[in-house]
Amino acid sequence: NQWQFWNTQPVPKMDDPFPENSGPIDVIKKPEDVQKEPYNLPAGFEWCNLNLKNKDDLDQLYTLLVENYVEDDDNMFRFDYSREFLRWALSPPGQYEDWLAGVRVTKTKKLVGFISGIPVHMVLQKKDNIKMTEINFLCVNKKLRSKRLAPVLIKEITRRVNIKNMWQAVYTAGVLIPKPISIAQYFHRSLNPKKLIEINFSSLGKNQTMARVQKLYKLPEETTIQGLRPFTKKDAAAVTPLLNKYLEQFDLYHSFSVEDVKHYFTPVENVIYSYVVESQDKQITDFFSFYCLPSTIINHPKHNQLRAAYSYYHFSTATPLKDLIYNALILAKKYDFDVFNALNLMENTQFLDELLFSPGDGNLHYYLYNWRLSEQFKPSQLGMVLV
Ligand SMILES: COc1cccc(CC(=N)NC(=O)c2cccnc2OC2CCNCC2)c1
Repeated sequence: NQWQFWNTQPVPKMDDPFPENSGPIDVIKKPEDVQKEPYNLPAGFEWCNLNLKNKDDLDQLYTLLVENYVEDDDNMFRFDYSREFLRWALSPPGQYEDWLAGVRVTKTKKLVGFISGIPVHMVLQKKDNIKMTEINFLCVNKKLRSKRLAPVLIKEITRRVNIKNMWQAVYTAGVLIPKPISIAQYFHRSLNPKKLIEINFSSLGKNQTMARVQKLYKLPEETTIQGLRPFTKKDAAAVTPLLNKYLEQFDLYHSFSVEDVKHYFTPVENVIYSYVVESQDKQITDFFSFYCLPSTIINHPKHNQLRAAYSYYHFSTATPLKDLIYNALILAKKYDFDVFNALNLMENTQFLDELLFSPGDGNLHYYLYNWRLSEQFKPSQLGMVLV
């Protein structure tokens, strides 16, 4: 049956009851209990560690993902993470070189499988501080599906994480597997409605004209918040405590170090865009960011790429959140994005309706590995955004 593999893993069964207290599912182990040698691959395949400072490795990872990674439910779009984006997302402070695990064809050295982990300091239910891994980019070449490579990739990255004395993981997926800790809904805000309608990402309402829709979603040329400016590394010392303070209200979040903030939020064109609001007396009062994740438009005669911005982290102490995100929309439009996506986590429901976001046709499921929570989280209890 379909969850054969997941039934062997330390994750809750779909119908398990919630315990009084949250805690690990597996028996407590030590790094020395973990097998030293990598898991066996089918004949003809071999493990490799990708080094994204190496241009060939980066090109191979880019190509594997752009051809084989996640598509929407109607197979009209496929994520197209850029090389620069992958380098940014997979080289945070404290990264381990064997946490970028690739599978190559022994004969040709072609990369046909990949899974990544990055270290995160998570805070759960305002009480459990856990150093764990954030798993992402699990991908197997389309021609090799049902060779059961994904379970081996998952077991191998688990082994490599356990050897570092870490025993939990956080990950997301569009698909339902045992067992989501929360299910977020995604929303999108049109920036270029004409293109979105041409590529069938959106559709014209029955009594709507194109002119009417373009007027509805029109945005000012310039931002509207006094003191708004791009984030720079020099702001990291001031932003870090304010961001962590904002995130403390949620039951699942990544506690950022100053070095994390420098890495994750220093603007990189076509990767990450971050802004602060600075008061007259030079105090930082607010912050927002969005990341750039285009999608290939599969088999379209006129357009081949959808330029999408995704809401990332923010905090507000003086400017209403909806005004911050309104300015994010203005900037995303100015940088020629076609759509601005957001999830209904954190306090995002405060702005989704007013800023004209429409619900998407799918959900993003959040998961924890080897940690049984005492409750199911509403999306508004989630304070973590994955790329
Ligand atoms: C528009 O192009 C797409 C290409 C592939 C898949 C999807 C649907 C989808 N699965 N969307 C999301 O997962 C999503 C929707 C809104 C915000 N963040 C999201 O996912 C992020 C976070 C998880 N990793 C992928 C990117 C859309």
